[in-house]
Amino acid sequence: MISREEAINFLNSTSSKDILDKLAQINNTFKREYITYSKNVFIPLSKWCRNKCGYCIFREDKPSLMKPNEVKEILLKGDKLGCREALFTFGEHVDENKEIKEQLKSMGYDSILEYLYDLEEWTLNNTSLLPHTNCGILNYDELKMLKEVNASMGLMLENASERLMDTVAHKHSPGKHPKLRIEMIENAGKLKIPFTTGLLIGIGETNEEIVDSLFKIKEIHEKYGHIQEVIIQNFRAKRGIPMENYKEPSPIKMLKVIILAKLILDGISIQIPPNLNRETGQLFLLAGVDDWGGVSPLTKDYVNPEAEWPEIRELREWTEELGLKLKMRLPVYDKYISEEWLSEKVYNKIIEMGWLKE
Ligand SMILES: O=c1nc2n(C[C@H](O)[C@H](O)[C@H](O)CO)c3cc(O)ccc3cc-2c(=O)[nH]1
Ligand SMILES: C[C@H]1O[C@@H](n2cnc3c(N)ncnc32)[C@H](O)[C@@H]1O
Ligand code: MET
Ligand code: SF4
Repeated sequence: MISREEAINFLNSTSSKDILDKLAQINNTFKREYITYSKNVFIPLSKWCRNKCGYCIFREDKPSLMKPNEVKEILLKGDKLGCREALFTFGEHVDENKEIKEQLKSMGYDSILEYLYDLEEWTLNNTSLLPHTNCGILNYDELKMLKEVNASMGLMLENASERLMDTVAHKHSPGKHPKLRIEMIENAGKLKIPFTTGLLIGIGETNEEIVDSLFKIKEIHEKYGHIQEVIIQNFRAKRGIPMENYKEPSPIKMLKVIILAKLILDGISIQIPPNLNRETGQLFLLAGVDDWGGVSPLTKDYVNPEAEWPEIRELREWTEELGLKLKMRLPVYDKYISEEWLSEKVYNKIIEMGWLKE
């Protein structure tokens, strides 16, 4: 649909006409009625992390671990508020930390992932929420184990550039090596796990690197067909991070990347987080964005704590003003709700709840 060269030229160009032409192309090619979102609760199981990304404010040095009762309380409150997604997002390889490891031992667990599994199984058995895990690098066997209790899983590619491993963004983050990230996304494909990935825009990458990253995701999806959505996430500068003086991507830069994502990743949903794009999100719908991602009535976005979630009412207004309809979705997209893609546990839960017909 668009070549690498054309895509790079487009990102490098300052011609408004180029943008308007591509918007027309998108308008003529893609028809959609609904914009989806997922109502979730955010469970930051641990804020310790083996990586130190230059853009991250989530990570803490102290060895934290949420207790089962804390987790269950949030899940039950979210359940009452009509949430359908339990988002377990936390630091990478948390049990490399000795104190956390000991805490886990005292609870009877050999690893954080065993603890996670129990919490997610409890979620399935006791609430109307479905787990989605995004906790950094996992190996094949770990993914296989967690597939049992997750409706979908995720890992941001961030960017496919190895060069970034020598820059402020990723120089202290072995887990952000694109080889590891690509390997994990491929393993998720082999295991038929409905998957969320994405790019973080504005971390010192070049236009070529953005385009190559989009083509890399396309290439993986062509092999396995498991990428349900790609998040185009804008870097947010925050006080106290190594990258605090980095420039946030401009709205036009974001618009152009979204346009390319839409054209390159044909058939995959494009998500932008509405709390990071309050002023611009609506305009991005014009470029083919089809999903607002996870929105929580209860918990904050711990990765971007300064950015409040819009109310569902606001999301609906933004969506309907463009003649589109807002629709709640599960953490797994409709087209992956089948025995082919889901574990028996998760599939049966969805059937029991009567969500398949919705
Ligand atoms: O609240 C957030 N949710 C984030 N989510 C959750 C996401 O909005 C939903 O969980 C998915 O759309 C699945 O329904 C992520 C999920 C991933 O798999 C990968 C990255 C993210 C990033 C964020 C994030 O920064 N903040
Ligand atoms: C959970 C995801 O949040 C993203 N993330 C981490 N820090 C920031 C930031 N300062 N601004 C925007 N997104 C961020 C990364 O892409 C990570 O994978
Ligand atoms: N630490 C994981 C990663 O960066 C999960 C999201 S950031 C809290 O991939
Ligand atoms: S973004 Fe994720 S991997 Fe990077 S330091 Fe933060 S918690 Fe760790």
